[in-house]
Amino acid sequence: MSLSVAVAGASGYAGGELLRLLAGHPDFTVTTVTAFSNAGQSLASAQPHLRSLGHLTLAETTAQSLAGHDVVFLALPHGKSGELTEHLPAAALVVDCGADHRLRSASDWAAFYPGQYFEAWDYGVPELIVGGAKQREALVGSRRIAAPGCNASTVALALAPGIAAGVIEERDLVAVLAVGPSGAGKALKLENLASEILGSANPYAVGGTHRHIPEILQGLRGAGAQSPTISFTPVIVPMSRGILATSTARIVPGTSATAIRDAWESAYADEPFVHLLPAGSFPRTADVLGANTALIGLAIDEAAGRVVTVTAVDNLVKGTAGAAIQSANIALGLRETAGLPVDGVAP
Ligand SMILES: NC(=O)C1=CN([C@@H]2O[C@H](COP(=O)(O)OP(=O)(O)OC[C@H]3O[C@@H](n4cnc5c(N)ncnc54)[C@H](OP(=O)(O)O)[C@@H]3O)[C@@H](O)[C@H]2O)C=CC1
Ligand SMILES: CC(=O)N[C@@H](CCC(=O)OP(=O)(O)O)C(=O)O
Repeated sequence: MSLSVAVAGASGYAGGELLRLLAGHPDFTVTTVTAFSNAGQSLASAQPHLRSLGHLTLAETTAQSLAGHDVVFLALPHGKSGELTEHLPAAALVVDCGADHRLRSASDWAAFYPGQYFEAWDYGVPELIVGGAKQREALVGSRRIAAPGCNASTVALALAPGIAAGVIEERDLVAVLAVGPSGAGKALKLENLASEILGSANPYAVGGTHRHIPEILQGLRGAGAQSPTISFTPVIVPMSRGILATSTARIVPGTSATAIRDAWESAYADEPFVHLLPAGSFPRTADVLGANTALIGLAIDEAAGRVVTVTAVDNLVKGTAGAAIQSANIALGLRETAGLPVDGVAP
């Protein structure tokens, strides 16, 4: 059986990565691709690396062009999918890669995003601990899924096991991330010009202003935190894709090193895509490029009284398109790992 799929925002980075993975998926056939300024052009002109789908033409992004498909993936700017999804058929599975349906609190939305608030959908991070179980349970049979922000899911996956097991404190969490500029999309932005980025590391959204903060805290509350706080600082570095997140937390006094490591080991032991590395090993972004994996290294800094986690993710795969497809697989009762690589591309 092959399910028909439409991808909106197919000319962008997230849309392109969805298409690259969907082209190799055994259960999906991409029949419609849509765009905005590139509508009317061939997909080959916007995404020349996608040879097997190059014959498709980019349609305009409308409810009509997206109707009549079993599955619709949306990779549109924030605010654009919320308007559109109200007009999509209830029976179709819709997976939104934008932020429009991620936050359960309208006031969180208003504090960090412009425009209208739309209700939250099932959050597309299957491995996240929620109420002692995993988020994948909520995805079974779902028809509306919000894929995560790439930084948000990386940090939430890194810290949730320690929160759920009660071995780290929920206040005074700190995350500093090295991120590639593809996270900001293909649209031209002065600060992302090669001349601004090459040879430099550029911090942005410093001081509690990044819009992924409420999404991280929402994830950690699901894992059992009451009122967590996090200091979150992203830094753009000269690599086109990838996130390396160093997320640290105070250890609950009296907790043994074994109990700390057990918390992460038991959370992810059976996961196909989220892996705790052996003690003393830490991931590099080069280890996850092109793969749907999140690799976590963990150390205990006894002098500082903190757990230090280092997590590597490809922002366009596990951070977006891979999470979207993995969640769709679960929702539709397909093999969870179908179409999703665990092996990366190196060097
Ligand atoms: N890049 C990443 O790592 C991640 C991205 N996301 C989210 O995925 C979504 C897409 O991001 P990304 O691919 O990076 O962005 P891009 O800028 O690369 O792509 C945006 C896409 O949306 C289309 N578009 C632009 N303006 C409009 C509009 N007014 N109405 C309808 N469509 C429009 C563009 O079409 P055209 O090119 O034809 O103008 C393009 O296909 C965003 O919500 C983003 O936040 C989520 C996690 C990570
Ligand atoms: C380099 C860069 O700008 N990265 C983006 C990541 C965007 C993302 O994950 O997507 P959403 O915008 O859909 O949440 C950022 O930090 O905002």
